[in-house]
Amino acid sequence: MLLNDLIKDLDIIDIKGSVEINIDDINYDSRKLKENSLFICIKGFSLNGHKFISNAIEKGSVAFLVEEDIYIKGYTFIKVEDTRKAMAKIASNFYNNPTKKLNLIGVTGTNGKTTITHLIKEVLEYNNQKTGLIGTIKNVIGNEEIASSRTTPESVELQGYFREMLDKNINDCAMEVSSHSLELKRVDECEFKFGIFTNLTEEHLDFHTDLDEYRRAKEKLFHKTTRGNIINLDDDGGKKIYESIKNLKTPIITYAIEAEADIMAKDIKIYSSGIEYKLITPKYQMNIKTPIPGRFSVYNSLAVIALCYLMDIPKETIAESLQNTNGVSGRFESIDTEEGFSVIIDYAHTPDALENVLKTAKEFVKGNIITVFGCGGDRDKTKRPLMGKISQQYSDYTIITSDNPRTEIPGDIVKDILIGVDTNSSNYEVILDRKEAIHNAVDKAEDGDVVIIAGKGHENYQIIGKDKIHFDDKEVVKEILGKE
Ligand SMILES: CC(=O)N[C@H]1[C@@H](OP(=O)(O)OP(=O)(O)OC[C@H]2O[C@@H](n3ccc(=O)[nH]c3=O)[C@H](O)[C@@H]2O)O[C@H](CO)[C@@H](O)[C@@H]1O[C@H](C)C(=O)N[C@@H](C)C(=O)N[C@H](CCC(=O)O)C(=O)O
Ligand SMILES: Nc1ncnc2c1ncn2[C@@H]1O[C@H](COP(=O)(O)OP(=O)(O)OP(=O)(O)O)[C@@H](O)[C@H]1O
Ligand SMILES: N[C@H](CCC[C@H](N)C(=O)O)C(=O)O
Ligand SMILES: [Mg+2]
Repeated sequence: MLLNDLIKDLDIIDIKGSVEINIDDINYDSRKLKENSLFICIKGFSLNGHKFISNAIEKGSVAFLVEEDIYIKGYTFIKVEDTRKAMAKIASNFYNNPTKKLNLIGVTGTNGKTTITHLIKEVLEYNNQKTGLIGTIKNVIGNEEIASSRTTPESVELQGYFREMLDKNINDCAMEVSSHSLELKRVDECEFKFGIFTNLTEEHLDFHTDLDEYRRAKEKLFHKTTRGNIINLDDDGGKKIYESIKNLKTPIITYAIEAEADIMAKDIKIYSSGIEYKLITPKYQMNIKTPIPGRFSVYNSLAVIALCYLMDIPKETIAESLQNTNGVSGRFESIDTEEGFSVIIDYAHTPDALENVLKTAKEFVKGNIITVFGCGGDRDKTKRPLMGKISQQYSDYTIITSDNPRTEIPGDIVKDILIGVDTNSSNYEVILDRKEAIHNAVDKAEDGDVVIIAGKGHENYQIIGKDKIHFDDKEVVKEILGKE
């Protein structure tokens, strides 16, 4: 593509060199650049991308998008105020603005995004609509599965995935939209048709200064949508977002269990094997059953139903698909133990998620709840004591262990968790080695007990220091039970 076309509609401060040159690829990481490429220089949180220009030249870059005054003869330099913002525009131009044509459904909120996007994909495909998926576990384009390293990719990867979807006749896409991605302009040029809000609770307060700012980041999604916004009215953050968007032209559909909303669940029954409720919508009522347990499952299914309602998906299709789902990997996933106790792997890594999961287990446990959990390093520290308190409050026994310590010392993370724990009680212990912790929990379990292993869900790695080693909670449990 001609560089001149690529930079169309950008706010440019200065151009040095020719823009009548061909650009075959674009990237923001010098390590991934190809011949004839444009290198987008980003001033990051730890490194300055402008420092890698000579590496980029070695790789074959011919043009540079910069924020600093740099010029090297024989190359083209385009200066803008904000390269991250410009990158989103360039990425969309490079792939011929795919989201103009795609039915892009964005899901945001602290918890439930992965679950909801997977369920949306299932329902739409049940309705014979090929659907792409972007999110924490994986990105899916037809038969192709691309591993995710983040919940929401950078704009360059994102726009490339959308283009590939359209080229494969995939016209719908369910996508997780993290607050980081909204704040760091990864989704700036995405034309979302629908936006779904799940809930807002304590998380990522290392990145966002406070809960209000965290909410405002998420709120941006609902100002970008063109066909509909779907809001959880039982959630305080949801109520505030509703107030801020109620005068926009985009239709809003609300859902709730307690508040008055368009889409509601009544007569809710929660079992160890799933949930059942009576669905009430402005046009129809029907019974909904789904094999994912927990009150939070009612909310997740209501969000999916509200979207399908707006998209005019037949109600029978919605009900059948939700009833036949296999659930989502590492989300309240029960491991078949053939013992008298059960083991559940769950991705709860926030106080709210942990509380929900433990409350759900409490509703059906016959014996004790034994919980294994830790907190991620280099992430929000404020959630640590809260999770310690919640685990002790709802479990009969807690084993505090390591999650992904990253560059922090595991024992220091545990110290933060212990601030919320009554350390005079004997209903907890600390075992830093996660495998040993899981082993002890399973050994302790007796008939009727439930072992909850929280925090890592689908993850098949542990990040210790800068190393990513193989580690899979599910595999460890199966090994202990002699199933592998
Ligand atoms: C806080 C955050 O989001 N950081 C992102 C940010 O990193 P950064 O600004 O610190 O980048 P940097 O390391 O300083 O490097 C600056 C620039 O130099 C470039 N570089 C660097 C080295 C080199 O040799 N050559 C080179 O060109 C880098 O590619 C980058 O463009 O920009 C990078 C490149 O665009 C991202 O990869 C990186 O995400 C990191 C991996 C991350 O962990 N992000 C997490 C916190 C995140 O985004 N999480 C959300 C929410 C999770 C959820 O709740 O679901 C998510 O969407 O996943
Ligand atoms: N609607 C919900 N409300 C509260 N907790 C939930 C809800 N849905 C799921 N959870 C809990 O949160 C955990 C994470 O769920 P899920 O992966 O769907 O969320 P997410 O928003 O994608 O998280 P992430 O931001 O890490 O990508 C689940 O394992 C479960 O414990
Ligand atoms: N999307 C979340 C995932 C956290 C998962 C948990 N296992 C951890 O590593 O803290 C994050 O990047 O903060
Ligand atoms: Mg997710």
